[in-house]
Amino acid sequence: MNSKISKQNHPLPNLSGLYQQALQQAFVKLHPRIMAKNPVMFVVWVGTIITALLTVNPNLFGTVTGDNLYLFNGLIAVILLFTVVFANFAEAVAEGRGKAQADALRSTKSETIARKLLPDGTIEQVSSTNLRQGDRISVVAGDVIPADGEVLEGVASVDESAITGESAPVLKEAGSDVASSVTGGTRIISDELIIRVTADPGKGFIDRMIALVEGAERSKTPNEIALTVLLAVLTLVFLIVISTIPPVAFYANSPVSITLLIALLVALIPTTIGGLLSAIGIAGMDRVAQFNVVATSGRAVEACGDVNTLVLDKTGTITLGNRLAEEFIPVDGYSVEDVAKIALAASIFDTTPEGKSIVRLAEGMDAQVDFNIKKATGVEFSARTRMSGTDLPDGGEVRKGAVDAIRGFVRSRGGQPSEDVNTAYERVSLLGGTPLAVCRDNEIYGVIYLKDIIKPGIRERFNQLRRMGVRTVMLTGDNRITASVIAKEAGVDDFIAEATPEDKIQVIQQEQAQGKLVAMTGDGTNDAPALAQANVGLAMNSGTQAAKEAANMVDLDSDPTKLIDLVTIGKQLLITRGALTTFSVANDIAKYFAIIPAMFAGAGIGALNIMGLSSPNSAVLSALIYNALIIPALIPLALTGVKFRPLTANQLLQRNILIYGLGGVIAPFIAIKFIDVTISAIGFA
Ligand SMILES: Nc1ncnc2c1ncn2[C@@H]1O[C@H](COP(=O)(O)OP(=O)(O)OP(=O)(O)O)[C@@H](O)[C@H]1O
Ligand SMILES: [K+]
Ligand SMILES: [Mg+2]
Repeated sequence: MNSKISKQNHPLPNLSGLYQQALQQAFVKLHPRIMAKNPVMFVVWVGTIITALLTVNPNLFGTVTGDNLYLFNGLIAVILLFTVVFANFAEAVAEGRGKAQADALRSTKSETIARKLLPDGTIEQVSSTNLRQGDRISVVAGDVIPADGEVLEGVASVDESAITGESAPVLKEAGSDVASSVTGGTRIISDELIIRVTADPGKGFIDRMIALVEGAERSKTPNEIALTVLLAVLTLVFLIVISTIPPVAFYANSPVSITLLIALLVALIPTTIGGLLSAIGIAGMDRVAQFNVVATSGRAVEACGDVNTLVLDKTGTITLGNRLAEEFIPVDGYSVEDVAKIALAASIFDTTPEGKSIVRLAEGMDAQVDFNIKKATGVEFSARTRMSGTDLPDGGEVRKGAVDAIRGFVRSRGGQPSEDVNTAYERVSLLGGTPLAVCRDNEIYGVIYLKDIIKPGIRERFNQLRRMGVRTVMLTGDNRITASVIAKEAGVDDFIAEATPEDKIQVIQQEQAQGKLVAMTGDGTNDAPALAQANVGLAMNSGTQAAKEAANMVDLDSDPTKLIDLVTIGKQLLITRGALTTFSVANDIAKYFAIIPAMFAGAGIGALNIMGLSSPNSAVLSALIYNALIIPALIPLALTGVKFRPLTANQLLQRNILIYGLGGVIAPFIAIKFIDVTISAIGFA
């Protein structure tokens, strides 16, 4: 795991305050409208009310005989109330962590004065709350940027620590695919920017973040709904089964009280998972937030756990990404100096990291351009042409780019690329580097070696993913040889070379057509369609607004490798849910054996009392006390997730059945026996 795992930019609130608030919330949540959302707990809640009534009048539903009826019914009512409150408490604790984060975020939001540019060029001072999408504003050093936007003019550094927790300032400039979007609430610390507002007040990135961490927009995920339905059906089945007991008991001449029937029902329905289900989901989103990733929904987090295929960029994701020019390799009798000169000419307008590093290398070799830069025009790099360059004042065209692209260019100008070019191309590619051919009109002068380094530890992470059954596909605009060298070294399962932006979306669709769930990262505007198409799209915060809107997650640290962590978090969420469901259902066996003998004690089937519990009443109370206490006991596990190992779904299932299934059968026998001994020792029941 990388070091980012432990990174927590958003401090957790003070714990006792958190628990106090959660306890209050636990009682507020007793409102029937809120309780109705959780069918299992709703049944317990109804049981609480009925047993409370039976405490006041044990003969409410007919005459009942027995000792200590008031006390027994009262104790059951209290235990059931605690069961419901504990479940609400679990959810409230999970929500509370997000609320504290939301408060911290909210403190960055304050109404400010914005300088709005009017069409006539004058500036009007307006409140930030009056800004609208499309407005143009000016911000200068020291200002809090009043709204989300896209930089139209200027270069400035911006302190984004309010949202990313990262104190190093970030450079923002117009026209760049990765640095042109700004977030409202961050602070500009140098120079001036002209910004086009892209979000109305209250709809910005920080507003969305607040709503999300607060859980305001949390709706049940498909898996959660499916599980809730299953739990409700199980509850209904037990309700029906238990309603058949009174006639049988009557026939056996051992009438059973309503209180005992309710006790048995509550013991058998899956209250443990019913009580913890929503806390598990909230905690999953919270864990993602602590990784500095903003998910637009719990569904997105959950989808991470179901991912089968991970589509990853090469440059910047698998490799370090700051591809630096390392060497100029001349061909066809040209000198290194010739190549440096043409490479410089072709890069003078290129603002990409690759372009800038070529300029640095060339200038380090004292290369100079011999034309009037003001009269020349830059030809911007595009992933489609895979070239960039300069049109010279004398009509000459210098270009650099992917070797096959430059070969095509040279041929179209009547040239004939030599075998020399091929040799240089292969040499660089076999090193895993990116070769860029440099040409002027119909002549190739040489090849630039852009060095690219595989991120340390990435191979191990791909191995982990493979063990989890996740296939990795590397996608790159680079040539086949480079791609295969890097793919082999990094240990990805598959790769696609010479990929255009359209290929990305095609790869995703192909995988999806085979029923796979696909995750990908991206930052550029041309990644937006693919980010939207993917089941999990992780956009970089440094990316364009379009990419961020299309994605269902945004990484505030702009670290594409985080997708791997997200898959792990998602899987852990699903496994935690599965493990606690297994545990919850397995528990019922012990509770059944504790309560059933008590019900038929009058009929003389006390022989069923295999647990040797001290009295029928004590057995029932012990089972229900265990049933209530197991919920708060499992809150820590629900919030932090079960220990995660990179295994396939099948292996994990087997492991869980063994640990949580077997453990779930055995643990309550011991615990119930222990509670029974304790309460009978203090002379209770
Ligand atoms: N600034 C540039 N000028 C000219 N050609 C470039 C420039 N940057 C990259 N290229 C060439 O264009 C190709 C495609 O670039 P693109 O950005 O689509 O993919 P990539 O950066 O190689 O890989 P990835 O898709 O993993 O980011 C590169 O492999 C390289 O040959
Ligand atoms: K139960
Ligand atoms: Mg690229």
